Amino acid sequence: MNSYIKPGDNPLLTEERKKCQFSTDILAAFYHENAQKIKRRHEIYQYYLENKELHDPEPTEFMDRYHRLENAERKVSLLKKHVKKAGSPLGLHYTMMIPTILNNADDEQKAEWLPKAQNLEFIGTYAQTELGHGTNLRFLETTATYDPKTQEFILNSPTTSAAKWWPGNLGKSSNRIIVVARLISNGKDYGPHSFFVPIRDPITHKSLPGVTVGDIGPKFGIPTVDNGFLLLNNVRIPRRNMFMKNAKLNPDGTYISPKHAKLAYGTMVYVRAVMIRTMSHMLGLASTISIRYSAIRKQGEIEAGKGEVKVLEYQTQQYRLLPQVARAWAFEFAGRYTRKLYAQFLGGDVDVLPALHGVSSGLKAVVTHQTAQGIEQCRMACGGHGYSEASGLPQLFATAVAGCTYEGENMVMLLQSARQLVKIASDVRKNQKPTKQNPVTDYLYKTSAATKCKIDQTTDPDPSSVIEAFEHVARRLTFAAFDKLEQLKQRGISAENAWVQCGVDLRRAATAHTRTFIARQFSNGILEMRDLPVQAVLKDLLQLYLFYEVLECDGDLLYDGYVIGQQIEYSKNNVYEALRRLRPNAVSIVDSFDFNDRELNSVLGRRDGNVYENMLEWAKSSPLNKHDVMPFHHKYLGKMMEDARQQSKL
Ligand SMILES: CCCCCCCCCC/C=C\C/C=C/C(=O)SCCNC(=O)CCNC(=O)[C@H](O)C(C)(C)COP(=O)(O)OP(=O)(O)OC[C@H]1O[C@@H](n2cnc3c(N)ncnc32)[C@H](O)[C@@H]1OP(=O)(O)O
Ligand SMILES: Cc1cc2nc3c(=O)[nH]c(=O)nc-3n(C[C@H](O)[C@H](O)[C@H](O)COP(=O)(O)OP(=O)(O)OC[C@H]3O[C@@H](n4cnc5c(N)ncnc54)[C@H](O)[C@@H]3O)c2cc1C
Repeated sequence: MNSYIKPGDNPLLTEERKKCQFSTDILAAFYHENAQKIKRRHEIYQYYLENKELHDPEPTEFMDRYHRLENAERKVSLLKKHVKKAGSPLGLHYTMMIPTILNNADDEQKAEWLPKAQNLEFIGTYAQTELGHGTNLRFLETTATYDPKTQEFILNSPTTSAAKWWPGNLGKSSNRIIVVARLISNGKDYGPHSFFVPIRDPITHKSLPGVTVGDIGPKFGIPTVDNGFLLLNNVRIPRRNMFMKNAKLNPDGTYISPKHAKLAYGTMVYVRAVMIRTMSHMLGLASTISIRYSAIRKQGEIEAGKGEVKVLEYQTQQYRLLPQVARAWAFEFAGRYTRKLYAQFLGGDVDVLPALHGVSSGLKAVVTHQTAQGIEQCRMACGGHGYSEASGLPQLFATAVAGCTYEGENMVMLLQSARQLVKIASDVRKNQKPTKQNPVTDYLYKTSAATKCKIDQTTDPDPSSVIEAFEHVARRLTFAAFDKLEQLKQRGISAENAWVQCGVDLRRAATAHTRTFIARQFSNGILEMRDLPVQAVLKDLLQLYLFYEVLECDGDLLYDGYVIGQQIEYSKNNVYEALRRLRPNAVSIVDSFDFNDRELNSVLGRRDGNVYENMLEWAKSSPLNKHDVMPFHHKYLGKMMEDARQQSKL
């Protein structure tokens, strides 16, 4: 039943895989949406294994940033020859440049720019954030002033704080970029718009006249991405380099407004919608690494004399790791919803944008935060070796946690989600019915069931009782925040100040609302699975997710007596029961994420489980170990100890 067993594997991992009670192939295909995608993943991995030029010359953990970037550019240039999608020096090209062309370019611009972008005839990024502003787009300072005489825009960074700052691949890789600048025409400031701006010569790659561009320096993580800075000084571009699918500017400088004020923000909504899957994958990577390692790591006896046990036998270890697996699945199902909604928007349904913005804002915040937390939990659960770069977990955490900031700082995104909740609460208070069905928010128009929560002790708990409990909490927190806003305003406090004074309550309501959304998507998502053994595993993961989340918000549930303490006790027991049922399949469940050793980039998470010998090999490859005695030893520590010995003889 388990295609992951191979000769030479660590027997401790093989014995785990032999316990598998379901088809890992079916579960893997369900996670990656279909068997064809699994087949393609395996083809790409096999291709990678066979093409040594695609491999790293040494573990990249031992490289400085210069050599990491050089190595990444080398591999990317090769990938163009091998496969379409490429790695970090092109990350923003694929995740933001191309989506912006798809989303904001009119047909003529699309015809000109899209084929070149897809054929990698240039490399781009999305330069919106400035040194002085990242969240508050209304106050971006970069200007694009229209010159009707030459039918050009003149781009400027009027102050130091106007410098574009952070855009990925801006520093050294990109040569044609999207610049978000204030459109100024006929003396009127129309606010931020997107422009297609060459910044480096296509042949020499030298920065163009008026362009000052460079790398912003080392960061918390993501060392192979050259996040950059950019200052523009009277850089001229043709009028037609303004993205004109939504807003337009005529040759005489007259402005034509877009159908929806926020269409220009579409690329951000796209990335927020699609990055949910990326976060699910990152949490799946961390779970795979930590659970495989926990299945070969023996530490401590449970019963004296009976020999050391795998750390995965400890309930605490299962409690730390298996909920991360459940959340990875939950996020995958939630992300499928936002991707479908984005596809609807891209297909021309502009009306879906407010709902898409509302759900993707909250989801992006909750998922990135819980993914980062989950990866850190996986890292800590691997003990000392989890702290080694050999585990792959520190870099994975540093990459994932950036998602809490980019594409909209999480707190700001939760407050955006809260805007939608407050509007609905206002409608409900005025007895207004929803203008159109929205499965994400319709529950807010309902009142909690008269009967108390139905969470009880059973081996087959009903997900709907938990989802109703989450809806109850989200409703209560939403209306509590709304009522507080109204009270503050009735006391003469401005709406804006009232909003700021309710910020924490609004954030709590948005988080509860997003939890409800994710739980509902997970519960609905597993209904498609028809294979009974796989369905049983998914139901166990759903039970674990739901009751783990109950424990995470138990105070909110107990607050108004909607549940009683005994039901929290039931929930704890349901978590422990789910852990018990999942334990025998734990390794095969993470095998079914189908991440290969290149993606895992982890000695601890290797498919074969041969950790210790490969840890030693990894450590030996450290450049430090090229020397038995470091060349500078006698100049410093050696001389210090010699002096100390001489001193002690006096
Ligand atoms: C191919 C595989 C892809 C995998 C992806 C992998 C992961 C990605 C890897 C890439 C790595 C890094 C890339 C990072 C890129 C960036 O960080 S780009 C920069 C991101 N910056 C932001 O997100 C800025 C955040 N700030 C804002 O969005 C706005 O300033 C904010 C919304 C906070 C406020 O805007 P205002 O115009 O002031 O709006 P406001 O007054 O609050 O609301 C007015 C009104 O507009 C509605 N609204 C706001 N934004 C949107 C939107 N985007 N879409 C639709 N509607 C929007 C808002 O709800 C209000 O409506 P209401 O009816 O009045 O409530
Ligand atoms: C790894 C990485 C990659 C990035 N890539 C890109 C890129 O490719 N292109 C790009 O344009 N940008 C990029 N960014 C920038 C990113 O989009 C911004 O950092 C982000 O939007 C936050 O803005 P800021 O950094 O100015 O923080 P600020 O907006 O200054 O926020 C600082 C603090 O103030 C709080 N705050 C701000 N406004 C409010 C408010 N209205 N209400 C309540 N609290 C508020 C925030 O919650 C936060 O706690 C990247 C950033 C990182 C870390």
